[in-house]
Amino acid sequence: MVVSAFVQSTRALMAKFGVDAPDIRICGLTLDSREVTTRLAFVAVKGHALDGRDFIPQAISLGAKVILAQTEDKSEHGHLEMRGSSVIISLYDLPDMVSSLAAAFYDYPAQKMSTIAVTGTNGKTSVVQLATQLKSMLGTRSGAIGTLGHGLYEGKETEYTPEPDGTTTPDPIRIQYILAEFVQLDAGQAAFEASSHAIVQGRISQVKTDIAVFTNLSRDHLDYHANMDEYAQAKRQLLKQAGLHTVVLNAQDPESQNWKKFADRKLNIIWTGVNEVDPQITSESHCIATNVRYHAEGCSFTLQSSWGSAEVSIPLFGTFNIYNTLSAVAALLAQGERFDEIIKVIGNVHPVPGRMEIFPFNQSGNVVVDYAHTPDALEKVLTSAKQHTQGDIWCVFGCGGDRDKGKRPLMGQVAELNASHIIITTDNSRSEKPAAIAEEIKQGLTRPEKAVFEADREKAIRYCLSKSKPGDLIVVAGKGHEDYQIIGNNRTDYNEREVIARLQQEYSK
Ligand SMILES: CC(=O)N[C@H]1[C@@H](OP(=O)(O)OP(=O)(O)OC[C@H]2O[C@@H](n3ccc(=O)[nH]c3=O)[C@H](O)[C@@H]2O)O[C@H](CO)[C@@H](O)[C@@H]1O[C@H](C)C(=O)N[C@@H](C)C(=O)N[C@H](CCC(=O)O)C(=O)O
Repeated sequence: MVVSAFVQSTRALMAKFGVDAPDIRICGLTLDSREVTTRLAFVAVKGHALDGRDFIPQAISLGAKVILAQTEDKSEHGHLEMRGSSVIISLYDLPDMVSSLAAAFYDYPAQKMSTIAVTGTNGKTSVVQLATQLKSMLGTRSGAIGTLGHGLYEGKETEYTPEPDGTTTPDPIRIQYILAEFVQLDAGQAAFEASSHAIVQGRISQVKTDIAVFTNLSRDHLDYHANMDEYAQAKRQLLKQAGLHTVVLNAQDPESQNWKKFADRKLNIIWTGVNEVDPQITSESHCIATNVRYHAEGCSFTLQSSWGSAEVSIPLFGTFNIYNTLSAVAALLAQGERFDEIIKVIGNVHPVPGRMEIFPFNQSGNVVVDYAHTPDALEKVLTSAKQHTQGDIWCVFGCGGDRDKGKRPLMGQVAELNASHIIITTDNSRSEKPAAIAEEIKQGLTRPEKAVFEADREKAIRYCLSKSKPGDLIVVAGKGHEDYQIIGNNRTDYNEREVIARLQQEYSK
């Protein structure tokens, strides 16, 4: 995205925080000394693994004129130190201030648009993309921020080409910068994924949020959060976002009741659900799908809501995509978009790249690419695939090295229960041996001898293409839209969607 530069005086910026600073013009802030240029101020904070203050000399050598440095001593707040021609400004509680600093630097961009924050273990990316697609089809230029990166939708004809950010929710400075870019490009809405890491680390604490969406909760990230309760609580902190007026909750996830319990009474709640919903929710604000049918082109259902009812068809696979669509629709209805206008465009939504994305093959089973890398997500993908075919399900997946080992046998168990054929492969094995990870996955299988191990992902897919028959579905899970594979310390290029598109060409000859 090309936008005009942001410039501010450190004096004006620091004055907003009660600090008297010299008048130096800066064009941005960065938390990473390696990104420093003469025009950026370096924000030096202590992190989980490293202390940013140790990189102040590097920042100065790269030309930083201004360094904002964390101090644990309250009396040092606002203290100025000159090092050569660079000034170091000590700030107490700087880690908690970063989001406010960035919001102030970029002139509070979230306050200039409608904002939707989406949290939950699964579905965040799809809800963000669907809310963005729908809003742009309704005529408002809209931005999306999340696992795919960030970018603008400008209508259904425009190809969405996000710029990668590395994390699901960008750091507290970068997210304000991206929002400011969206404002400069006349976006009227920003939808962003709020990961539990981001919420507890305060990356979005000063991003004004109108609507929060909670999709669901299942086991994930227990290498970071001590237990499921802490993980759930982290997500629920989204209820404290400034500006929040509506929360969209999945009536069929038990954790939603905790959200309701902890939600401010003034908040509007919109319930989503599919088929057998508790009749109670239809007496409250709701957006549900009934009479669901699955077919080769997607799903059809009756969209029943407090704003109206209509028959709709969406070109998306799986019940979870119906939930995702309902969440996106509910968020737009909460903004005041008209039900009948949404119904006119809903059939034009398209799958998120790498999320239950179908690649047809004539001589073998079709391939379904999905990002699923948790037991719950894998189960959802496999059960959804089964709904759309009478043939065999082939499941290609692996588990990450140096991460939550507890999920490995659980993923194996889920695959065995829901697929006819299991092929275990590599999924960012990092410092571990792929074969050793495969053995741990097999511990969840009752018949481990039936699972095939093929460390090379492309060869694993080729194996399924050679053995499957038309009508089968080959579910390739774990990578989705990602374009890399981490083995040992090497991050190599690997784009599964491109590999499969190439195999489609090869197999069509
Ligand atoms: C463990 C974790 O969450 N770390 C996040 C945290 O970093 P940190 O402050 O602890 O970093 P650190 O490595 O200790 O370094 C301390 C400071 O020194 C700075 N530094 C470091 C090295 C250097 O050469 N120069 C330098 O200035 C760093 O920029 C940092 O400011 O704060 C940073 C700024 O917000 C995040 O970018 C960073 O995310 C790292 C990259 C990460 O991989 N996080 C993952 C676990 C994550 O956030 N995942 C979630 C969920 C994904 C999902 O749902 O699947 C996400 O939102 O992506």
